[in-house]
This record gives sequence, structure tokens and C-alpha cells, in this order.
Amino acid sequence: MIVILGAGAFGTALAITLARSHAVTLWARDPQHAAEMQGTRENARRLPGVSLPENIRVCAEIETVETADAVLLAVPMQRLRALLEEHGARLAGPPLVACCKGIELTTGLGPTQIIAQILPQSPAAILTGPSFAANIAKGLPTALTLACTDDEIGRPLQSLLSTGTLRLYRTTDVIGAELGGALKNVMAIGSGVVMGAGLGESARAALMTRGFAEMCRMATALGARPDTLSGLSGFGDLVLTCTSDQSRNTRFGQSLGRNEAFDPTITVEGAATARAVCQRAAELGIDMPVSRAITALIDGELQVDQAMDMLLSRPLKEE
Ligand SMILES: NC(=O)C1=CN([C@@H]2O[C@H](COP(=O)(O)OP(=O)(O)OC[C@H]3O[C@@H](n4cnc5c(N)ncnc54)[C@H](OP(=O)(O)O)[C@@H]3O)[C@@H](O)[C@H]2O)C=CC1
Ligand SMILES: O=C(CO)COP(=O)(O)O
Repeated sequence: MIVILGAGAFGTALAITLARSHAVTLWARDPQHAAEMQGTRENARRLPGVSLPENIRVCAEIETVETADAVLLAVPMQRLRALLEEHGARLAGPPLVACCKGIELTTGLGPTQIIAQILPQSPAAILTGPSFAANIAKGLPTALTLACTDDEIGRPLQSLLSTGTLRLYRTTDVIGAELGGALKNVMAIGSGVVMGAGLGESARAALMTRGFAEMCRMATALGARPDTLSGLSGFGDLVLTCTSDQSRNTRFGQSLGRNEAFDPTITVEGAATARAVCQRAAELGIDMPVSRAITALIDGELQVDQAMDMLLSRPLKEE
């Protein structure tokens, strides 16, 4: 049995694909939302148009999860700590698999580090990589990375969470997998700004490439393996998120580039993570000019033309 905490787009999509071979419990924090989904067999609020198979049980109470094979944590990054602090006592036992992408703004920590702080006895892993919830829910082919420092735990989790259409690759490089997923969202906002402001596809390719260099610089400084950044959780997710209008980070960036408002209820992980990245980079003494420019745009400290001037007037150097 698999328990999924968080009935957003991603939690629901994972529930749908995993329900092909497992009993799944999907937990929503709002009892009315849970009752709606249980009754209509659809998550009309977060993932409309896809039916929930009968073997997904939707609930608003976290009962004991001792018998679960794994608990998936599918809430936005900045909400993970609150979720674990509120419900941690009921989660002890099975492996906890973070399904969120980002860096916590208040601490600079990634999802598995937060799990380790709050529930140090629970094995922790992260599921990340290029995937849109709607694609997974429709059963379209998708490949993700399952990262767990303890391969004895990672191996069975890889089998447990792979389905006929969802293929998981495994790594022990949790830092690399987490940082790839976190940092690519910052670059996706930048890519959206470039396209929204009409700067062209060549500029987007430049931003993605120089952004990828920054991703690698920060991640390797923090102990990641370079090949992890070149894989699904880094390069793969960067490409998907920066080039698709399905991405909420990209759409947020497009609005920024056009000077338009963006619906604040939509999850945009890259916004808080951009600030966290700049703080962390400053502490570590790492040069991250693309991330700095994107953060200044998000915070309204720079306009697009000023950000471009800042990036283009930097001293010329070797690639
Ligand atoms: N959507 C996608 O395509 C993908 C998303 N991800 C990652 O998955 C994570 C979740 O995103 P996604 O599902 O899309 O987000 P959504 O905005 O669709 O949903 C977020 C969910 O989290 C719930 N939630 C928010 N705060 C809390 C809290 N404190 N306690 C419990 N539940 C809470 C929300 O509940 P409520 O509805 O009541 O507000 C909602 O169900 C993100 O880190 C994202 O980067 C990864 C890959 C693909
Ligand atoms: O993480 C994702 C794709 O891999 C989803 O991207 P958005 O959060 O930008 O929609």
C-alpha cells in the first residue's frame, strides 16, 4: 500500500499511475476537497479531466501508516516542514519519499534534509525529474530519478514506484538530484521572462546553457556528482521546464516578462527557491549572475532591460 500526502496535481497524478499495481491512499488536507474527490472520482481543483481509479482511497485524516510500503510527500517545498511538524508522529516507519522541488527559504535545506531533521529515524528519498502531472496521469511515457543515499532502501523503492509508463532510474546522489530539480525551476522563470519579453529563442538557449553552468557550479560545490546534473533530474528537467508552456514556472516568467500579473494561488516553486539560491551562493562565494538577475526580476528590483544590461556587460571570458 502506498500513501500519498498532498492531493495537488503531482500527488494525484502519482496516485493514478501507482494505482495500476498498488492500493493507494491519497490524503488531502481539506476534508471538503477529499469528500469531493472520493465522490466524483476526479480532482477537479488540481488535475481536472482525469478519473481516479477505484483503488485510490481519498481521505482527510492521516491514519497510522505503519503498514505502508512508502509514504510520498507531494506538497510544495515551502510547506514540507509544516506538514512534517504537524503529522510527523503518525508517519514513523516506512520510507518517506519527497516529491517536491526546491530549497527551503528559511534554512537553505533541501527536502530530504528537512525530513532528516524532523524524522531522523525515517529513511528518506526523493523522486524528481522531467514530468508534467497531466502527462503522468494520462499514462504517457515518463522517466524520473529516485535518489536515496542508502541503496538498500533505494532499490526496492525504485521497483515499488515504477509502473508500466513511469520508468525510474536510481541514484545515491541525493544532493545532485535535489539541486537539479530545485535550480531548474529558477532557470525556467528566466526562460519565461526571455520569451515573454520577446528577446528570442537564441537568448533562451543562452540562458538555459549559462543557467545549466550555474546549476552545475552550485551543485558540485555542495557535493553533487556532475553526471547527476547531466541526467534526468538536472539537464532533463531543465529542458522540459524551460521549453514548455505547461510549466507554471515558465508561465510565471512569461507574465513577468510582459509586466502582467500572475495568479498568486498557482504553485511557482522557483520564486522562493531563487531567493534561497542567491543566499546560499553568497554564503558559499559562488558566482551565480543568471540566478541573481532572475531573483532581482522576481523581487521587482530590476526591469528586464536592466537585467539584460547587467548580464551582457559582464567582462568577456572563456566558456
Ligand atoms: N505539477 C507537476 O507537474 C509537478 C510537480 N512537481 C512538484 O510537486 C510539488 C507539489 O506540486 P503540485 O502538486 O503541482 O502543486 P499543486 O499546487 O497542484 O498542489 C499543492 C498541494 O499541496 C497542498 N498543500 C499545500 N500546503 C500544504 C500543507 N501545509 N499541508 C498539506 N498540504 C498542503 C495543497 O492543498 P490545498 O489544495 O488544500 O491548497 C495542494 O493539494 C512541487 O514541489 C512541484 O515542483 C514535480 C513534478 C511535476
Ligand atoms: O517540475 C515540473 C516538470 O518536471 C513541473 O514544472 P512546473 O512546476 O513549472 O509546472
